Amino acid sequence: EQVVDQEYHLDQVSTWPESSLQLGQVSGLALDSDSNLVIFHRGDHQWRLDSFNTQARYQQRLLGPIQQSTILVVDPAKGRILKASGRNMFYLPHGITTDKDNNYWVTDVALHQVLKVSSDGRDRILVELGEAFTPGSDINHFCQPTDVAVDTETGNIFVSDGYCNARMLKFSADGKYLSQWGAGSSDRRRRTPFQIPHSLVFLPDRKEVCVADRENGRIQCFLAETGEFVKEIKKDEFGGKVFAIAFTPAEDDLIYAVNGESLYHSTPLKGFVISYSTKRILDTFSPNKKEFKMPHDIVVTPDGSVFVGDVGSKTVFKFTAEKLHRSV
Ligand SMILES: O=C(N[C@@H](O)C(=O)O)c1ccccc1
Repeated sequence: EQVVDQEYHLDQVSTWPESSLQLGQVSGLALDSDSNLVIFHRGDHQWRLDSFNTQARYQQRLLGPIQQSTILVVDPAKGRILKASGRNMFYLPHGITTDKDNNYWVTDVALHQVLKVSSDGRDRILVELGEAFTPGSDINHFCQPTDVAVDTETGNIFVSDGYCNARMLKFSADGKYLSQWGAGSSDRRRRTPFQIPHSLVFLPDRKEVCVADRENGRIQCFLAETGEFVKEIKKDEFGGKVFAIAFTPAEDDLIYAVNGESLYHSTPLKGFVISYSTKRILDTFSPNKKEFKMPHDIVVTPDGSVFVGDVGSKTVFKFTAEKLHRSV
């Protein structure tokens, strides 16, 4: 691999947040239209090995929904809580995305649902997809859906479904089913199914939707219009698992990703900055104060700050790009 002469390196901002956010398992991150950070967390609920039975049915339904505010809007500079909502609605939060009106599109793996929720503090459910607590694989049921991406051009949404399905679905902004597809590959012999499509990102300039195909340790990108396979980014350095991906229009050739623990060999957990066009890894980063335990989602702000939400350490980490003093 040709050495890339690095100009910047992402370093942890260890003083962020200024005061504790009292988070549970952090499953999802998003940005609102003011580039504030939106955190989706599980309060006092945890996804454990016994949370689901062999039919993927959630076992702790009688505990009721999480009573803490599961959706926090915090300012990216200091980490102060600006808004809190999402109480008494969710059981096992997973992905969160905002649309152009700052509504929240969320997934809950216990509910097996995708919900569009108002961000006015009234938590109004504007669109409800899937049947509560009922896993399935037709167009009205999901199985532990993981994330949503919004096509900013058309308003259509993409759903990655999920831990117990292996597909991507496309719906209109008001929830009408449009299409679905499995893993992409132009060459049918290479068609390998998704293994936990886990995180989505929409690339507005290319009109593509990319998915972190978690257990295949690869990123796949598809044309938003047709679902046609465009490109795959798979790097040995990922160590076999890619948990989440992110993009900011301000840096339109970069894709950001975090990897995950793999059972076989102990891969260092870290973030990656990848060139979409060359597939080269331009930078890697990890916290220097605390360790990553299960980095689970990632977002990038237009000014280049990177936030990583970690399910294992119940923490959100902030990184900023520092200019490297290059020796002449
Ligand atoms: O991957 C898992 N969890 C994370 O992705 C998450 O918590 O979203 C998981 C898998 C099996 C059992 C328990 C947890």
